[in-house]
Amino acid sequence: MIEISAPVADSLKDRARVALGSRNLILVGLMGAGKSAIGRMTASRLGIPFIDTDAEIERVSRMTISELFAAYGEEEFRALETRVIKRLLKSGPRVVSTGGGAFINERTRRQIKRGGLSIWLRAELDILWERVNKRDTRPLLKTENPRQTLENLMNARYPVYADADLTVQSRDVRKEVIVNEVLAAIAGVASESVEK
Ligand SMILES: Nc1ncnc2c1ncn2[C@@H]1O[C@H](COP(=O)(O)OP(=O)(O)O)[C@@H](O)[C@H]1O
Ligand SMILES: O=C(O)C1=C[C@@H](OP(=O)(O)O)[C@@H](O)[C@H](O)C1
Ligand SMILES: [Mg+2]
Repeated sequence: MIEISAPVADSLKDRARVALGSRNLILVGLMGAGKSAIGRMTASRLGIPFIDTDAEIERVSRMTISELFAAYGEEEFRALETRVIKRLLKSGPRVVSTGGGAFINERTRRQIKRGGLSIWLRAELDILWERVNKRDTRPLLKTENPRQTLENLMNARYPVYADADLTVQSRDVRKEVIVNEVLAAIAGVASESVEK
């Protein structure tokens, strides 16, 4: 019988899984970068649990992110976010997708740096804007000029996101391509060698 070698994509997943070990993979980056969507798909490829910190915050508070901001303000939301992330990072391996402001908060950033491998999904403004303007679930963008607000956040936050362990460029390609690049970054292989 002829033995067929494992597909390239599978071996990439295996290499990434071995490289991650028992660490958590934590996705950071601006709203619309794809942290929630790409995180979920990456976890499924790796065969490990996925948690989105915003979804977890909504579950424990029984409120939506918008309701939390409206009722208690951003400061309280950040305090809750810090607590939830601290708890989620206690054991691994998991893929943890954070909200865009989590890594900007100094305490939360320290927890993330300690709690696993951080990866910045970086994207250009036009891409982010195209994605986020379709929904009104992001309280920070309820301003007179939300595109400008997003640009301001980008300018303020990009130097901080750059402190993540790894960076992958999120762009206008199929999500599977980005997931492969995330796996390649974890495995420490050049993305050019990744099957698209
Ligand atoms: N590579 C991609 N191509 C097309 N759409 C994407 C891609 N990555 C994410 N999206 C979409 O963009 C929107 C925002 O993604 P989401 O995962 O919620 O971002 P974040 O959690 O970083 O704010 C979602 O509708 C998601 O399906
Ligand atoms: O950038 C931010 O400060 C926020 C990003 C949101 O998550 P996403 O980045 O998943 O949209 C959510 O946590 C909240 O609206 C605040
Ligand atoms: Mg999200």
